[in-house]
Amino acid sequence: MGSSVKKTPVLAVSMGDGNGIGPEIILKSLHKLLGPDHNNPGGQNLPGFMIFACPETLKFYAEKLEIPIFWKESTGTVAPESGHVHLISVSSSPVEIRPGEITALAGKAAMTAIASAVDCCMDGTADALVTAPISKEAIHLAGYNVPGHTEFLAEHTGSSSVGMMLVNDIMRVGLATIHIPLRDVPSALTPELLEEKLLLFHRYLADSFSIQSPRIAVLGLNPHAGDGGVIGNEEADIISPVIRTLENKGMDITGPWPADGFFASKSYENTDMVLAMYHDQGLIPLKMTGFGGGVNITTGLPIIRTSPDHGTAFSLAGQNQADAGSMEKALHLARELAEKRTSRRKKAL
Ligand SMILES: NC(=O)c1ccc[n+]([C@@H]2O[C@H](COP(=O)([O-])OP(=O)(O)OC[C@H]3O[C@@H](n4cnc5c(N)ncnc54)[C@H](O)[C@@H]3O)[C@@H](O)[C@H]2O)c1
Ligand SMILES: N[C@H](C(=O)O)[C@H](O)COP(=O)(O)O
Repeated sequence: MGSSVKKTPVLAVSMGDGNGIGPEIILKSLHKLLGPDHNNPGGQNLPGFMIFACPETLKFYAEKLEIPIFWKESTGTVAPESGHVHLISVSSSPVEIRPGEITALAGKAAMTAIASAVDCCMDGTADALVTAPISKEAIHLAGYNVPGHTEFLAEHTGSSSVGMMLVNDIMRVGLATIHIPLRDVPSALTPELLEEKLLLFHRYLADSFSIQSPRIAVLGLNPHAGDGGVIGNEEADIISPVIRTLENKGMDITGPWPADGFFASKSYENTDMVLAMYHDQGLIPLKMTGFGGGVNITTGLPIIRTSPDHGTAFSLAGQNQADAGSMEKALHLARELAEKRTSRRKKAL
């Protein structure tokens, strides 16, 4: 190995909405990872962490949780070493902290944190982005016209085709449509969109999860997958033709499956990913089978991005009731994906 000591990845963590549980789950998960005295256990080969947050907000929740300060304030230009935590301030003046409230100021601070963290990943200082939850309402109050991270990250990184995939110990679910009103789903489901998403997820499963020939099960849109056209035609007109086209190209893709029976019969156990036609069709079963232990991944970006499988949980904010398990998994998976990408790049040289 010569002098090349293995560098552990650096994770950029955005604080999320400061009035929600984001800061709490960041503090709890890093406190656990670093150990009780935060005495850099570099020997444990931890990543370096960069937290993009309002310093006052992080201190406020640390005091409430009785977690001693384990970070060092930094400008964000230097990558932290293994087991070290840098805090990069995203506010020029203290932001009012109002746990449980939806405010434009918190929305603005949350988005500033994400943008700075992404920039750090894009310039190579950090190896992956892990986002704590934001409030879609708060970011709208702050003037951001996007429904969530996924769409903001696509815009901010200039990515034309991105996908949302949530994973837990039981299944992986990809979404054909993401944050759109239910009434708009049928018209959004075009053959072009389905093919684009299937190819994107197929490539991601192969590259990032090392599944060389991923088995993908595609759900129908209508009850009983349309029941031969009696309850809708999207299956026959749009979904089936795309499945056949991709099958003919050698991909292992099946469906369209009636969604209720597919999940009830645990057919996901025989697949590597399920493609759901809309958000709740796929995310209700995923969250029911492992809420608090799942991870949300954005595919199709030039950077790695993970996040917990839950939102801001405003009613729990500031009460030391938030479970940090999903955040821990999101940090862990981000690290794993970053290491895989590094080794893929080395092999390609
Ligand atoms: N990645 C993200 O930024 C993200 C993800 C999901 C939802 N959201 C946003 O969060 C806001 C609230 O969404 P919601 O109410 O639909 O979902 P939510 O996940 O915030 O809450 C759903 C339920 O789960 C509980 N819960 C959530 N996380 C928990 C945790 N870590 N520990 C213990 N209990 C927890 C909540 O108290 C609530 O009862 C919305 O604005 C939504 O868009 C953001
Ligand atoms: N759809 C996600 C979920 O239900 O967990 C959530 O809204 C987060 O989306 P972004 O990653 O785009 O913020």
